[in-house]
Amino acid sequence: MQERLTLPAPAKLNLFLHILGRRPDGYHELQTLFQFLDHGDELQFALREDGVIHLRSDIPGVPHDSNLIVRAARKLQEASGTRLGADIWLDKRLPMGGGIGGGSSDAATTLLGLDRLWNLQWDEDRLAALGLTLGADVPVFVRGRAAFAEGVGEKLTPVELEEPWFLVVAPQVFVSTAEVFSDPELTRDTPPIKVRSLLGVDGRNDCQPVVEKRYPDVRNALILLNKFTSARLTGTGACVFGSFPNRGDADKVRRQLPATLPSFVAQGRNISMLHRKLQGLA
Ligand SMILES: C[C@](O)(CO)[C@H](O)COP(=O)(O)OP(=O)(O)OC[C@H]1O[C@@H](n2ccc(N)nc2=O)[C@H](O)[C@@H]1O
Ligand SMILES: Nc1ncnc2c1ncn2[C@@H]1O[C@H](COP(=O)(O)OP(=O)(O)OP(=O)(O)O)[C@@H](O)[C@H]1O
Repeated sequence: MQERLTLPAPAKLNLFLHILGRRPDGYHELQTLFQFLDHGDELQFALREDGVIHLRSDIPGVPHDSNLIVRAARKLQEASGTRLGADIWLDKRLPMGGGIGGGSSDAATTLLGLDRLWNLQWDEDRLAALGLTLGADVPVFVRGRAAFAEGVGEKLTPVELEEPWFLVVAPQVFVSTAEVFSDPELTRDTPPIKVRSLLGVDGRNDCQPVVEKRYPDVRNALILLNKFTSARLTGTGACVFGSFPNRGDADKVRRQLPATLPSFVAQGRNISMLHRKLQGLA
C-alpha cells in the first residue's frame, strides 16, 4: 500500500469571546482567546500523480465538493500551480457545528499536510492568508499557537497560558454561526482590552445569551455543568466547557453527567498537536 501521511486536526476552545462591533461587510470585530485541545479529528493523505483531489470518507450532510478539506486542497492546488493531487481520509471525531472548530481545523491540517506532501514549502504567513479565505478560524489552526485574536479572528498574538484539563459537553443541536451573529440582541459593543490585561479578563462569551435563548439544550447543559464548575460556551456553541486542575477531577464530573449527553475530557495546549507531530516528522 502507498505510504500515507497521518496528521491530527485538534479542536480549539474560545476561553473568552468579546464582540466589539460590526464591519461594513457584516463580519464582526472580536477579541478572543484561543487554546487547543489534545483531542481532534485525524486525516490521512496519499499522493496522486493525476491531479485529482478525492476525499474518500463521507460526512453525512456535507457534499464532497463543499467539504472544507476538499475546498482547502483545491485552493492550495490552484494557488501553487502544482499538478499533483491527493487521496484524503478523514476520521471525524469532533462534533460538527460545535464551536470547537472541527471544519476549520480539518482545513488547516489539509493545508499543512498537502504543503508537505507536494513539497511546496510555503511559509506560515502564506498558508494562514489562504486559510482565512476558507474561514475566520482557519489561521489560528495553521499557526498552531494559543493566541489572543483580534479582527475577525485573524490578527493573532501568541500567548502562554496555563494548560488545565477541560470537560467539554456537546449538546446534540446544531448552532448556526451565521444566525447567532445576525441576531439583533447580540452584544456588539464590548470595549476592547489590551493583550497585557488578559489575566484580569473574566471568561465571558458575548454569544452566550443569544445561544442560550435560541437553544434550550445549550442552556440546560450550562446549568448542569455549572453545578460542578464555572461553565461557558465556546465560539457560537453548541459545546460548553469547564476547566479542572487535573484529569481525574474532570473525569469525576464527566461520570456524573447523563449518559445521553456526549462529552469528552482533554487537556488545553499552547502548541497544537498538529504542530507537535509535524515538528517530530521534520
Ligand atoms: C465564532 C468563532 O468560532 C470564534 O472562534 C469564529 O469567529 C467563527 O469562525 P468560522 O466558523 O470560521 O466562521 P466563518 O465560516 O468565517 O463565518 C460564518 C458566519 O459567521 C459570521 N461571522 C463569523 C465570524 C466573525 N468574526 N463575524 C461574523 O459575523 C458571518 O455571518 C459568517 O458568514
Ligand atoms: N471537514 C468538515 N468538518 C466539519 N464540518 C464541515 C467540514 N467541511 C464542511 N463543513 C461544514 O461546516 C459546518 C460547520 O462545521 P464546524 O465543525 O467547523 O463548526 P464549528 O465547530 O461551529 O466551527 P467554528 O468553531 O469555527 O464556528 C458544518 O455544518 C458543515 O456543513
